[in-house]
Amino acid sequence: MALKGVLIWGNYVPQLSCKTAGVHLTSKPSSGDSLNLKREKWESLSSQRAIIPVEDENPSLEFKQILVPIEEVDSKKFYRDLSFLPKPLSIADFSASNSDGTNVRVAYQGVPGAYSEAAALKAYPECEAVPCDQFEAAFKAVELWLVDKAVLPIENTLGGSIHRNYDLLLRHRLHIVGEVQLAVNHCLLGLPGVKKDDLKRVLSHPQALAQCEMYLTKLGVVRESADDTAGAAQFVALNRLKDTGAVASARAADIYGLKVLAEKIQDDFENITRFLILAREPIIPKADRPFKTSIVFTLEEGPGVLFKALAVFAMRDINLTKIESRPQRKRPLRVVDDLNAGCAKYFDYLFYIDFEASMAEERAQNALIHLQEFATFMRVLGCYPMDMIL
Ligand SMILES: O=C(O)C(=O)C[C@]1(C(=O)O)C=C[C@@H](O)C=C1
Repeated sequence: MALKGVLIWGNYVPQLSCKTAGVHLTSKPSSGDSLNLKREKWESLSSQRAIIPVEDENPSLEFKQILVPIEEVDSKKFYRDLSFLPKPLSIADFSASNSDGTNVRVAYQGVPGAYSEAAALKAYPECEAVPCDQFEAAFKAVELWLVDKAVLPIENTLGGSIHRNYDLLLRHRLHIVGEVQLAVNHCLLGLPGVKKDDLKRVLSHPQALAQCEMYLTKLGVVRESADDTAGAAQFVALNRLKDTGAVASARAADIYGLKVLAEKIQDDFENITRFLILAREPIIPKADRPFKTSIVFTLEEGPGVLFKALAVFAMRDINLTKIESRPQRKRPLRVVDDLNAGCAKYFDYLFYIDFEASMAEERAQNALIHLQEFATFMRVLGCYPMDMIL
């Protein structure tokens, strides 16, 4: 919304009642202040002991200000300078203060120049992106309060699911609070002066190598895995490897001083990776914009149980956007003893589902209540706004 601020000055305590929300700011504006109020106007108004309405970008926004002169409530008694007292911690101290990510620390896997870093910056443009060597380190960094959030890849249009992160989602107790869709354009990078034909080997993250399968096959090079795409570029640069290239972003080329030998080398022009934003606390589900909910569950063995589980969404017109199954590591096999037919061993699975509805909607709540009739275990991993911008 466009309300820029409410300035409090002089001997009045303005009490704001606003249709939507108020932003409080208690300092005097300096010239060039981002607030739209001119200093002279401020001076003259405040000397008249008047309240100062903030010029608002949205003229339709109405707010009413009621003045209470401090004298009436005994200013001496209440307005001693108490700034030396410690400020009590509030909920705001534990969470990101701004939606652009100012003051937010976001963990990602990889080194600067990785696509995961780009995803973190897409979600929180002003954040401090904190590199982690492994996915699990990013989960732990959030749990241990070293960072506020983690941004981790979960699926890609060419390579499919990033299974490791599905498994980690269940093992850790973090909540999905958002998603980021990022267009991934891979480049072939090499040392300055090196040509494509000089390359015998190419390093990258296994997902990136898989996404460039056709190009790399044509190039006829040996492929080797690295922890992340930018890490591969860094390795080539640090070791001055003339016969080795890296599949990584153009930004990684800039950071590590490599040349872009070929652009957009992924198998499909449109290559999108979806990332999840994880936090210690869930967000409050709303229904004012498109939301997604992610769940994980297990089912009883038996004919048609998965069909029934999926039907709870279909009958409420809830669209599923993703279904993934993973083996249950702790109990991979279910042994069923049948006296007549002998002993049967079934693979046991966890089902992960993303559906397009908010937990604030009754139909989503009812679907999950219904699902619990068949599920032996169920957990809501998060309910979060859909990323609509690519
Ligand atoms: O290696 C990176 O740059 C990453 O951010 C990881 C990752 C992935 O794990 O999928 C992210 C996006 C691309 O799909 C390729 C690699």
